[in-house]
Amino acid sequence: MSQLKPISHLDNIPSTPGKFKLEKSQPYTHRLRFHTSLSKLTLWSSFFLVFILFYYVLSSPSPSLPSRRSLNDSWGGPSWEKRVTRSAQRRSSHGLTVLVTGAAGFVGTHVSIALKRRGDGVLGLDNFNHYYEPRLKRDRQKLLERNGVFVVEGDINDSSLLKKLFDVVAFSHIMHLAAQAGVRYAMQNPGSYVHSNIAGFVNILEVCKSVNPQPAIVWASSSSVYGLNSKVPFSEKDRTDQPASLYAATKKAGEEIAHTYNHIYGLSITGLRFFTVYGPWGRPDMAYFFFTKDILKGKPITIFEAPDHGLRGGIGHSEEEYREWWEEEGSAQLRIFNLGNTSPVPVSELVNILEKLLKVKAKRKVLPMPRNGDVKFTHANISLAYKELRYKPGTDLETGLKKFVRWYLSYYPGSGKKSSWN
Ligand SMILES: O=C(O)[C@H]1O[C@H](OP(=O)(O)OP(=O)(O)OC[C@H]2O[C@@H](n3ccc(=O)[nH]c3=O)[C@H](O)[C@@H]2O)[C@H](O)[C@@H](O)[C@H]1O
Repeated sequence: MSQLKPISHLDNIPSTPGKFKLEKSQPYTHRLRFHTSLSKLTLWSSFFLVFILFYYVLSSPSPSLPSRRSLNDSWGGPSWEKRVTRSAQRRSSHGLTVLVTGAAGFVGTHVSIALKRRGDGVLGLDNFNHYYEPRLKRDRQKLLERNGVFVVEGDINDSSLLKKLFDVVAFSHIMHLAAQAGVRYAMQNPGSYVHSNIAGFVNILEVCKSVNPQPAIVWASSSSVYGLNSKVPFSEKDRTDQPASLYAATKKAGEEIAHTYNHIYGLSITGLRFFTVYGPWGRPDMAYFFFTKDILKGKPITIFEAPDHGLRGGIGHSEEEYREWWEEEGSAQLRIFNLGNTSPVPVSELVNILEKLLKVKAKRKVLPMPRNGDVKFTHANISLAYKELRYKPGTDLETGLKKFVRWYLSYYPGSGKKSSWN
């Protein structure tokens, strides 16, 4: 709007000399010259401003149009398409062709590698955001590349990129894992949850509904949808209408959105309610990760005490455990599964195991649980996933943490040097 001000200001200057007092003196000539050049200036300024406005209108991002900013150099071109095609090439005709969103994330990396190793064609997509240390994502990307998985750097909200990917590859499945994770971060940046977990998901579904053939979608919901429920273990049949955090609310919204797209467009959508995933290459914002870091540094760790001293149980994601999660089934299904371990573990037990593995005594600080979005306990009923997918977690917490600690000490060399029992 500030660009308009000079125009109206110039417009207020009289456009005919008749409105000036005529004087035959020098000053008049000067004024006339001045006025003539002012008119020219007005004209050229107007052209210039119209041009600026025109450019501004064309280049400004609009929710309904692909943003120009998203058409960057990081994707497109023959060699990029070749990499995409090669990565998405499946080894046998029985294999799937999968687009994994959030591929440079913790779960996305493991899923991509597991699928690639069993012969599926896999292409990754990730925006490499800075929610936590980007180096970890870049190193996962290198790991993926060594396993033949190319990760396209781009946004799930960029429909032109998604359409381009579907032009190049006829994906049979989308494993949609890109999301804004974390419960507490919503207090700092609520918009990122809406942007990624709601708008981004809708964008994916919009593209999937219009491509032919439509891919089946498997996506990460969350155990957090059980919110303030107190009946345990949590079953898929339980209510999910009292989320305790914005994060949980956006995942719950995703489930309702999935219902709509299945209902209207016949998309086949399977949601997985993950219960605390942990392991090598894990996420630094999770308790087992930052407890390990702080215990090794000799820093006190804060343990929030819940009424039953509960901690969410974890699932160990070995390659075999991923195997039958999401085999191709009949089309247009709408399903939701709990995936987790059936035995909840108290936080104190988790810390005991970490102390043993790290050979360092933790400095524990026990505080009452604040109302920050975390839920007091979580406990999965996985009978439905077992019945339909033969899902059976095979890694106990100690074995899983051992794998994590081994990875942590090798990834952060030097972090364990000071380790010793006090
Ligand atoms: O517990 C959770 O909340 C999460 O657990 C699982 O994720 P993790 O692997 O643990 O999380 P993380 O390492 O952060 O990977 C997400 C990746 O997406 C990328 N990402 C993110 C947002 C976006 O708009 N685009 C994008 O590419 C981002 O750059 C990052 O690399 C589920 O998949 C997820 O849906 C959510 O439920």
